[in-house]
Amino acid sequence: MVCVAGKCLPSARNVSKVVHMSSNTMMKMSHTHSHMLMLWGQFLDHDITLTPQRQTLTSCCTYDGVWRDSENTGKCEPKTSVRQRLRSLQSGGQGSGGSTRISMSFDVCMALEVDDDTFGFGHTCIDFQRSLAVPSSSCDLGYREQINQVTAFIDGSQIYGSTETMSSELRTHVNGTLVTSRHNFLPPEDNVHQQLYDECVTSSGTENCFKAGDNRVNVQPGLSSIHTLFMNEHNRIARILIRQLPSTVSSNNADEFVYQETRKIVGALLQHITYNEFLPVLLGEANMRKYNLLNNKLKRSKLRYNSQHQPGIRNEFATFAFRVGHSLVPEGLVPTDASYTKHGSGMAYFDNLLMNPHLLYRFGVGDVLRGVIAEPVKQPSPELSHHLEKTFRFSNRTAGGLDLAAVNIQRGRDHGVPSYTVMRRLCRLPVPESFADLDMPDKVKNKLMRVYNSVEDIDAWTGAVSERRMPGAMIGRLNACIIGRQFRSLRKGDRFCFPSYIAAGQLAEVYNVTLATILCNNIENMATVQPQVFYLVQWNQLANRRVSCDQIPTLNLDSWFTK
Ligand code: HEM
Ligand SMILES: [Ca+2]
Repeated sequence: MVCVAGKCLPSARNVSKVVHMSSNTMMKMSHTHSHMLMLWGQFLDHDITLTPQRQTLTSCCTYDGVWRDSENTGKCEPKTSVRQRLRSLQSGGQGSGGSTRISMSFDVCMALEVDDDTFGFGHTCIDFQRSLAVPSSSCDLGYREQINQVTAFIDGSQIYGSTETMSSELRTHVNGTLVTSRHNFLPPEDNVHQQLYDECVTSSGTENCFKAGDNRVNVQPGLSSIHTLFMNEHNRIARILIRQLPSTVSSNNADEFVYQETRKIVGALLQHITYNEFLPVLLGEANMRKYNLLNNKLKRSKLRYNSQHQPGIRNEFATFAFRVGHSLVPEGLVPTDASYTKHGSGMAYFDNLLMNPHLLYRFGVGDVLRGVIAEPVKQPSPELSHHLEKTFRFSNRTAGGLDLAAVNIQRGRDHGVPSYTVMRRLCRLPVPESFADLDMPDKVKNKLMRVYNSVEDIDAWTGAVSERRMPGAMIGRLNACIIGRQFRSLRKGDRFCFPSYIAAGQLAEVYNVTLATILCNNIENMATVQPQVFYLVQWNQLANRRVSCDQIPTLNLDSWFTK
């Protein structure tokens, strides 16, 4: 990777160490927003983006955390040397880099070199496999392009699957319901899947990792919990609808009819919560207006489908902008009982929770999610939580630990994402010409100056998470531009965006619902809840105090088909 001056860019690992690692083990937490803000972001992300990597290679590092092959790395190769090697290949010479080695190093691995021992494992290599490259639609040569392996629409594909086979496996094929396991947990992950990804580990023989429509369901127990919540909401709705089947539906068709109708409702709920509760907090009122994202209750005409809007996920959205969520991840989860009292064990830190569901078996979905709405989200800042950045490990595939900030930066370089200043220009934002021009606190500017030679070299993810927050928002201007535009296209370009396909009476019911409704409907012992769960109770002791679930608006499914 070459910088504007033609020299090597700083390694992603080095940028991460200087800019994204905290010197302080105590991160600043929000006084106003709950951990749910980050969790919904992750759950939503898994509905709309998944950039696959090749699964044939176990790791670009050996299990001992050293280089698998010295050519097989993400080490910088200044332009001249690449050109020379290509010329040598074209002229039939083998030179110092034979074709196999060139294609290996270009195609599969960009592993990160660790020149220190922060992880304390003595490893010198962090695994990084390049995203799969796909041929262009015209099948001719061009720049490298990646794909999205899930449906980009907010349609609950993380719950139901993005393929026919997966959605069929997740269905009981009786009365429109989804498969569950004991305690109304998600079904167990099957062995074939476990072997393929070799990621999720269980603490005891009686515990399983879980299966859902998206294979990242086991990344952390908060995520598995919200998956379980929505699977249960599907089954709850299906059980109500099966009792009021229209006479035109034969009993042979009952399962399919109820499944599709329920899925339609759950999809509408996901879209409604995203545009009504989540995005206003993330982007702030001004951006909601600017990008035409306001909910415009019942005004269908404002939400008319526009076939000119390309609803696919933009590379820059998945590869850097929406990864702003990584800067919101707190240190861990704090399971909380029905009266919102923390369990004696206090916080369970993420470094022990990733790809291991034991917390869910110990405390259950209710206690995990109550903690998620009662505890704060991390204040947005370029520094990632200690427990994500330091000992972050995903079982064997990443034996050397995983530095999430470095991986985000490296992923941007893998996809050829333009630099921070170029992205600002593309968003028609003022373009900084020097470090002094950056709209960031001095402390952050100094760190950037220490690691980059020029302001034009700053990686997009690094620059975007370092920007000052916009007033009333949780993110800076560049991320607001990419995220705002993406969610506008996702809605305008979605022919099945919910206000356009459900009846007016049904629409009014969906508009009633908040995420608090779903929690109340499905969690045992959920006696009280704050109405706005993306905010903490202390944000507004009066408006957001905990109230009985009876006072939370419900989704009235009575006479659904005649509404
Ligand atoms: C505990 C919390 C989280 C963990 C452990 C986590 C971990 C990861 C990992 C390991 C990747 C793959 C990185 C790569 O190889 O390029 C990833 C990708 C990503 N993450 Fe997160 N993440 C978390 C939360 C979030 C949140 C809160 C958001 C957004 C609000 C988010 C958005 C994304 C996006 C957009 C991608 C790229 C997805 C794709 O296209 O494949 N993540 N995350
Ligand atoms: Ca989807």
